Amino acid sequence: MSTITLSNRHNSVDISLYGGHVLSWHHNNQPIFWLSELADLSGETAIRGGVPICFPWFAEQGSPKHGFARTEMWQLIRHTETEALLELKHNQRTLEIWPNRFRIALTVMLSDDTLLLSLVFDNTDSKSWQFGGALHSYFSCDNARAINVASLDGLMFHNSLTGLEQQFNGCQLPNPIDAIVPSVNKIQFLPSIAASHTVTIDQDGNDSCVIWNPANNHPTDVSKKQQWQFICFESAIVNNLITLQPRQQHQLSQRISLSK
Ligand SMILES: O=P(O)(O)OC[C@H]1O[C@H](O)[C@H](O)[C@@H](O)[C@@H]1O
Repeated sequence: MSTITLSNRHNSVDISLYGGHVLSWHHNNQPIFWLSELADLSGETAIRGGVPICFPWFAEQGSPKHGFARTEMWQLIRHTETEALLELKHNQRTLEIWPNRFRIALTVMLSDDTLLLSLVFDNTDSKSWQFGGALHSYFSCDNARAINVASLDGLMFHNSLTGLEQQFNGCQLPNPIDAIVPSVNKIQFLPSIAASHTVTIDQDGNDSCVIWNPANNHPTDVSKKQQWQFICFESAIVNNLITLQPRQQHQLSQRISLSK
């Protein structure tokens, strides 16, 4: 699989051109993103873990699930030691699935304690089109059942894995969880009791934050041993799809910062 690596004194980030997929981010050798030990890295199917890109829709709002961007080859436009620009443009395959011309620019920018992931969607067609999608980030943690996200405290959400309307209780995320939580632009959590850093995710251009860990109903490319070791906090466009006129753009981003 064709990959590039960004690095500086404390960090290293691997990016696969297949899917324009950030595979890993290590800070002082600790994983910030989770990559499944069973992830298929053959370049023939979506990769479990890291940061899949969902476009032009989220989940089963179209077919294939989560769109085609995560299973297309992206092009590397340029990179330095700490910054990469990748691009995906419509092609014959994408036009057959979704008949619209587009360009997506993915920027990955690393600094001492921050990683910026930015997607700019560009309508290069002569007609308008509508889309959704996500930065479907998998964060590494010791135990997805014991994550404290104070900023969610008290919010109601629909859990599609239990079918229940539930309420966040700041001390721990419910499990299993698959929730589309509207209007959440900031998440802060401690990935483990022993972690030397708090993770802060600032999201922009999204309408929702999707939170996912399916517990025992995990997919086959997640091992039993690792099932609690990730939590997805996704910057997603799910409910209010975006319409772009010709030459119009939209940016979707996650800025992930680590603090003591
Ligand atoms: O298995 P995938 O196609 O990668 O989807 C993985 C998950 O993505 C999102 O988090 C959705 O909310 C889940 O419903 C879905 O199961």
